Amino acid sequence: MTKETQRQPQSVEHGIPPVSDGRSEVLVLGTMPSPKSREAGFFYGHPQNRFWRVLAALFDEPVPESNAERTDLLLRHHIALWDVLASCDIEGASDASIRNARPNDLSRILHAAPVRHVFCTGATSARLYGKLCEPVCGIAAQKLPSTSPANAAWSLPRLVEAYRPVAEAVTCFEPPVLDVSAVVALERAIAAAGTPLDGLMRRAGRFLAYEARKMLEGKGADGGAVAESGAAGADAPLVAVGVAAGSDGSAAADGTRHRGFRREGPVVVFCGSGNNGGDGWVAAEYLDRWGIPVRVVTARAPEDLRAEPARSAALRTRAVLSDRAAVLVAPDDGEVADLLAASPLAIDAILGTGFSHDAVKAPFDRWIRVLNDARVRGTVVVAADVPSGLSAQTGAAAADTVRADVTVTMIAPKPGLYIVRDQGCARRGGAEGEPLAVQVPGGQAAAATAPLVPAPCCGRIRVAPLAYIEPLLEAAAG
Ligand SMILES: NC(=O)C1=CN([C@@H]2O[C@H](COP(=O)(O)OP(=O)(O)OC[C@H]3O[C@@H](n4cnc5c(N)ncnc54)[C@H](OP(=O)(O)O)[C@@H]3O)[C@@H](O)[C@H]2O)[C@@H](O)CC1
Ligand SMILES: [K+]
Repeated sequence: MTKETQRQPQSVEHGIPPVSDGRSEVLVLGTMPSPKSREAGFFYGHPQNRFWRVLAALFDEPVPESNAERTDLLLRHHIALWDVLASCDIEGASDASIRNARPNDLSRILHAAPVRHVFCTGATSARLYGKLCEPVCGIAAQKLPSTSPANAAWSLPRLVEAYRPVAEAVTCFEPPVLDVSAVVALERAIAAAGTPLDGLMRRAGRFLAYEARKMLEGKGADGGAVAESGAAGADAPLVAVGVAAGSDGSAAADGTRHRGFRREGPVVVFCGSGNNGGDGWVAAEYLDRWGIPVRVVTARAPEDLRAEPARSAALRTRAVLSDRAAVLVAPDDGEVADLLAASPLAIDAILGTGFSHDAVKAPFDRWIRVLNDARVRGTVVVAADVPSGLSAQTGAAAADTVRADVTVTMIAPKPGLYIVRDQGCARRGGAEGEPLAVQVPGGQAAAATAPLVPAPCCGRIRVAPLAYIEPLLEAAAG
């Protein structure tokens, strides 16, 4: 479109269906999709619009990359999204030029969901809502600043703070502790609902990279959306401090052990040969994309992997890695130790829920020993799904089990990651008639009644909410 035609008023129909369901608690309204959004077929589709970055930051999550992920993010947080106008005459994306405005029928959302708050993303939507919608629905709206690139006076951190009331107005869904078999069933239900396992693995790897980057930036110890914090004392997760803070790795005045990030070596991503390894390959791709140097350590070359989607993920990562990154296939222990000696952070994607038997087989047992030694010397360890060597179901730990500072567990917490503290006596989940290994939806009740703390080898546990599972859990519960 030329500048000249953009200045001509055009009659525009909305054309994008609202996002909402029966769980929506807030309604967020813009004015009308911009030409870029109409092209993208979704709200806030201009690449420079900061709406999705603001929402992701509010909930401490990676920025969604597809419209399906954007929809998931909204629904997971009980947010409905639409616009005030159904049609109008407008010049380009200029709100000031709007004439002949006809409002959307918001009763479609408000009658079907327990919406308690309405927010408008900018002065024009707030003005039009007040004039055209509020008299009909009777709910006053709160005005938020526009996330459009034209509103350059508002920095991203300032926008995030201004949007905080949205996060405060919704109830947070905490996934229940689920048996590994229930998580596998859930994976199938998620695939049937439209996100196949390879898509889920990309989200898992991205979340892993996101948490690793936070640790590197010294933000890993924030409370924020973190699900649980680790036990106190020697097992407390270590607080990472960034290069800018000039940490020296010594004990801080408050007694918290800080890890230094003076080291400028690469992040080391240990990948096993199953789908837990696949999460690691995807994380390596994202870290590299974000400019962080990485080394992937793997027992098998991508073409020699059998598990899918891990094999496809590994092939893709190897093909897209920049010159900054490298893949080491079956390195000797000395090479691995040297890498870790210079590394600020390592990702453990060796074994996940598929770990079986009581002991970890070579070469992974040796990798785990070298990794644990490196952690004692200052390398921060982020585990994918479960620390390798720990049974995600029973909590039994092999002689060689990774000790992590953070465990990013996928979709839902698993019982083996926790111990139950009862009258001062710590017991493993499932033991002595206090089962954590519960089926949907009993997990929630068990988690609510039993004081759960992460098993010491998990460090802090962050649940990666990879999909909108609330309706799937309800359907499974009948
Ligand atoms: N849940 C979810 O929603 C999502 C799950 N996803 C991810 O998938 C993970 C589960 O993947 P998975 O089923 O492929 O199992 P995994 O943990 O990689 O282990 C299998 C490998 O380990 C090996 N191995 C086994 N025992 C061993 C031993 N004692 N000592 C040594 N090796 C041993 C075994 O070798 P084999 O015995 O077959 O020779 C095989 O190579 C899950 O934890 C999560 O990270 C996400 O990507 C997407 C969302
Ligand atoms: K792992």
